[in-house]
Amino acid sequence: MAAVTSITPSSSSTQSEARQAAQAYLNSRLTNSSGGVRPQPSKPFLIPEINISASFSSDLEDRKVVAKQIHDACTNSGFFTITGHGVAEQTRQGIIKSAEDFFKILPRECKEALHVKNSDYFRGWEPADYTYVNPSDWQDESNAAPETKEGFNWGYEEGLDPTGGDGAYRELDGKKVNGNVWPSEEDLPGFYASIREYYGQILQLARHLFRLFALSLDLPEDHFDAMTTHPGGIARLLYYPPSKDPKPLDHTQKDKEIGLGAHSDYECFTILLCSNASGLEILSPDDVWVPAPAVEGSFIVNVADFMMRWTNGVYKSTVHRVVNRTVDERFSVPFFFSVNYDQIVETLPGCVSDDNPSKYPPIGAGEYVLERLRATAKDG
Ligand SMILES: O=C(O)CCC(=O)C(=O)O
Ligand SMILES: [Fe+2]
Repeated sequence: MAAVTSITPSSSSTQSEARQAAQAYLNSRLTNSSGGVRPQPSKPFLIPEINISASFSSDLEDRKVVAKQIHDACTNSGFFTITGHGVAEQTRQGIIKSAEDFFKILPRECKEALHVKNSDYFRGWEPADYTYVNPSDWQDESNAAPETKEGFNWGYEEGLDPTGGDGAYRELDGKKVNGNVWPSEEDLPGFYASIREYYGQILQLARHLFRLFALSLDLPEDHFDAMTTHPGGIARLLYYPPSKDPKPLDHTQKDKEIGLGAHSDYECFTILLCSNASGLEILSPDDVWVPAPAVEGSFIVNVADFMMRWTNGVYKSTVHRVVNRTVDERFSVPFFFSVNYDQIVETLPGCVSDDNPSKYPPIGAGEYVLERLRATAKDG
């Protein structure tokens, strides 16, 4: 099992290297997609559907079969859907209902009291047009399309962890505090209980998936276990209003309304639940925006930047965006799984060779995510 290192902040040059490397990756992926001028992929792009039920088997060989499918998906598009995950439909519908309650019932003044601008850790309520996942979307004012999504963000806390945690949680900056903010029980009855129910199950699913990721990388199955005892796990409720100009997907025009700009996620991997898959688009390896598949009862899983960095680029972080082109409201609940924020991460030795030397210096898991979050706020 890997040793857990206590946090020592990296130099500011490592932090800006992390921010710049991520932006350079995004820019390089978007260069060929701008305007979406290539409507047809040159070869079919399939997003794999992986039934992970065999990964709960007591037989290691069964678990390895699922891990192999994960390896194939992560070295190709970095995007897949999972079924057979064991999370009850009632729990999934429950959190979507809580998102509706938060965005549609909670009075504006209660949301204002939870405004993300008051948080050092980007927790709480984000109005529409407040953050931009792709910093170049707002830096170029002449070309800016406002992001229409509204969000509510929270992170790991021991009360949400079915294991109870190990009492060692550190925030993104290494402080021993709980950065979460919640609406009161009086203002939104049952909200925290619904979050706890969903988050607890997703956290355990994420730990399970991380064991499969370990197997998929030819590591011992428990390789990441000691790094996820008090892990980074930011989650969000997201609301996308109906389009003001509903129309079908058009690859040839630039969208005037963007739900969530083109980006890759920051952490190790994301587990995403959507009320409606329509609207989420993935940039295929040959630079075409492809609609995410709607697979009944599934979660979408995608590799994120920290995992790409950790694997020295072997696992691909997927660029995606959300554009609601319909008259329907859309809700989603992404969960971004990281390791303990006080963990220093270096390139995995199995992903380094003479031909592919390590591209990245070591960095703390929390400071990496904080640096990326800071890049998204217009006034942050
Ligand atoms: O709303 C969605 O479907 C995707 C959300 C997402 O990509 C994100 O929050 O990073
Ligand atoms: Fe995302």
